[in-house]
Amino acid sequence: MHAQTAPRPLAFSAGGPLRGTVTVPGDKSISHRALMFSGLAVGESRIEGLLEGEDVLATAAAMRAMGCDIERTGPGSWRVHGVGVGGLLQPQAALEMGNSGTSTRLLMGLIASHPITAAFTGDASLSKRPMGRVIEPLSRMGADFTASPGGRLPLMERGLCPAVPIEYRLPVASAQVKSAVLLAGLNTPGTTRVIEPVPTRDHSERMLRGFGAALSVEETAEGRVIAITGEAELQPQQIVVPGDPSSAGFWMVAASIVPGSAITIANVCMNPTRTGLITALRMMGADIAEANARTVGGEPVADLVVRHAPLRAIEVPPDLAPSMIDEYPILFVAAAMAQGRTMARGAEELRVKESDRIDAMAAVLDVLGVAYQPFEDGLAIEGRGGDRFAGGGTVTTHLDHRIAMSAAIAGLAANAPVTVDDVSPVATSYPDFLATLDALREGRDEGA
Ligand SMILES: O=C(O)C1=C[C@@H](OP(=O)(O)O)[C@@H](O)[C@H](O)C1
Ligand SMILES: C=C(OP(=O)(O)O)C(=O)O
Repeated sequence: MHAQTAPRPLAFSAGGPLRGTVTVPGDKSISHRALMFSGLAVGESRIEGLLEGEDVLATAAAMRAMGCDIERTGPGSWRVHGVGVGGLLQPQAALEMGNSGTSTRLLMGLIASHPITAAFTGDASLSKRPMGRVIEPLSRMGADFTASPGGRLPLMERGLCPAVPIEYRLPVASAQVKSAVLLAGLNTPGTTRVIEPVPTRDHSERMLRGFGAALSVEETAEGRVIAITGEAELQPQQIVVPGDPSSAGFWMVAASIVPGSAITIANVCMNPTRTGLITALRMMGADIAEANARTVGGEPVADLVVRHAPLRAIEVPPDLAPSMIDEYPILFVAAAMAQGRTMARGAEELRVKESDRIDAMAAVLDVLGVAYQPFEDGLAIEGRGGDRFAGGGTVTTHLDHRIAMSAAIAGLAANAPVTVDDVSPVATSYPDFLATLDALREGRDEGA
């Protein structure tokens, strides 16, 4: 895993326009869930388009360690023979979660209602992230935790079977917390309910239904109420994973800020709980057209055609935050190139991602020579009005893939090179990022 390898610095500089067609890798959130739910079905599922990034491979390894038979049959093609709900086995060694919050929190949910004990470890970044947000509801369901100080990794979890169904109102807008409780509910007798005052990505709900779980979603005055009836049998599926809108975001912004660019990003998941960046960029004047709208794997998908356009500052609506939470780093790069002062608040969750993404991006803006004002929950950014960034310096990625990729894209619009101190974390979510960037700079269709 990248955390153990030597840092790999790389410089990014301005060049000509970006041209060509790229296909982004499979969605990370959906890929984790495809492996987990297939692992809990009785029989054989097939997955196409799985993201083969380090985070998803950590999920695959953990599911294998708990008895699932998981095999890669070709690029992006995987075969999973599940153990059935309730059938997870005691892992014989600690579950190594690498850099992945999603793997950790969702698996903590699964294990909570199985009669097994598991230790979770992670890299230096993951070991700083709060797990109390899942420990709290899962403890109410009967699981027992011994965590490191501050509710962090490494931690030990002992599941309880049968667990106790709960009704849980999410105190933080988090699809990971929602999913952890629903997954614990999968092997819990009775009905487990999650109330979500602010909608977050709904891939767990869509996919659990597709696997045959008894799951209902109701819009109420309190928010969305998701109810799952436990001890269900999941049916094996053929899953096609659509392209990751979070990965597509880097190219949307790159093409928007590099003059003369015109690119197509194929096969992007357009689930409305994930498209906040597109909404925000369009408000800023970005030229993003949708073509070939279709449904893939139960998710809306489209190809995006993005052309360079002058961007103007906006006040980013705070209610977009859950639908673009991972895209703020690259949105900040777009804001830094826009005309005027962009205000992005209501995103305090950025402080507890792979790095503190507000501080980390503020440091990137320092390197770019862009003025900003930090807030506890966001940034105000004084855009360059289309002028190249000053650039010339080294950015610290803090083991954060999205900081590495955002800084790389900023380098494409900078007068002096922007050096990313370590590009290896891109393998977390986008192993082909650098190859795709080369293809776009050379105006080649990817793979051609
Ligand atoms: O459920 C998921 O797959 C994810 C949910 C989000 O995290 P939170 O639930 O912590 O907001 C997001 O940041 C993460 O990249 C993936
Ligand atoms: C926050 C992210 O992932 P995770 O929480 O799974 O580490 C991300 O991919 O930006």
